[in-house]
Amino acid sequence: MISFLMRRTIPRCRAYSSQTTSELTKVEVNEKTGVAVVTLNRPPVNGLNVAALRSLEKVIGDLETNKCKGLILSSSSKNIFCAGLDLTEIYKPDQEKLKSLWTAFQDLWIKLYGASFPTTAALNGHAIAGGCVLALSCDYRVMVPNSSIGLNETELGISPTAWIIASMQNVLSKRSVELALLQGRIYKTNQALEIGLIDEIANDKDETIKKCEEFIAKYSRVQSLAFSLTKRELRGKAISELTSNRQGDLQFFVDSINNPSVQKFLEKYLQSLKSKKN
Ligand SMILES: CCCCCC/C=C\CC(=O)SCCNC(=O)CCNC(=O)[C@H](O)C(C)(C)COP(=O)(O)OP(=O)(O)OC[C@H]1O[C@@H](n2cnc3c(N)ncnc32)[C@H](O)[C@@H]1OP(=O)(O)O
Repeated sequence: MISFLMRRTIPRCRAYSSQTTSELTKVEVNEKTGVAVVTLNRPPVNGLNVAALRSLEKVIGDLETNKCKGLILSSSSKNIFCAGLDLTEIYKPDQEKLKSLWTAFQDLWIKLYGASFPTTAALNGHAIAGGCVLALSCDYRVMVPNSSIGLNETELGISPTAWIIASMQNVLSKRSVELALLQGRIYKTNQALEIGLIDEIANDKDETIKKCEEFIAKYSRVQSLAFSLTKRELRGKAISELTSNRQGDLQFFVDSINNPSVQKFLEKYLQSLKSKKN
């Protein structure tokens, strides 16, 4: 539970009282500001499997219950924020696990995109596909130089579903969304800033977190209820479109992943990732 983290105890470190929620998602809540740094911790690339998705979803739910003042999503990796869905879970998949994977991703997105407090992504490295979706689901993105971000689904042979497109449309111009998605384009940090896919560049991980804290501090005079109602007004349509079509969305994902040409591509893609080292 996060509740005991929020108790006023003597901080064990200067700013943050640090606690571990699970091995997969670490949470530190600043007792003064009520802002939580939530760190993805699934080496080597924070690949999103069911356990990682559920762990993050639970943390966000707990933060919601405990009236968190802001969220900074970060990663324990040196140079990777998140490489998206765990490719080994979608290549030659177990069908029940595949369904659980997508259902968990839907649940997480509903919580993160609809969070009633300010959310930020401190992108200390690459944010690809599902990793980019996490970043887009937040209200603000700060990224370190020489990293990559984007939705490469069309390159993988799959089409991003409506709620993923909506998350990108919430951030980019219609034209940029078309180019980004139809080309399955991955952007370097400076290109991402140019099109508005990220909001700021920071020199290193510490600075990404500092800039996210500064962004969240801008909301200190905004009333929480007004914030959450306004966010619901702005984002509610995309969320209800998914909640009213969860089964259809799941079926589309399952069918797309099981498509033989997608499986063939994934086989080569995984091999190419592995052979990079040789
Ligand atoms: C039908 C509806 C669907 C709609 C949309 C679905 C939404 C999301 C789909 C997805 O998220 S699919 C995942 C797509 N992800 C990627 O394409 C990223 C692939 N990875 C990379 O590009 C690179 O790994 C990186 C993230 C840029 C990092 O590069 P780096 O050189 O630092 O590290 P690597 O050596 O490449 O990787 C280390 C290690 O991790 C393995 N790995 C990388 N990515 C994944 C992954 N997504 N899942 C599982 N494993 C991954 C990689 O193979 C290496 O393994 P080893 O060789 O060390 O065994």
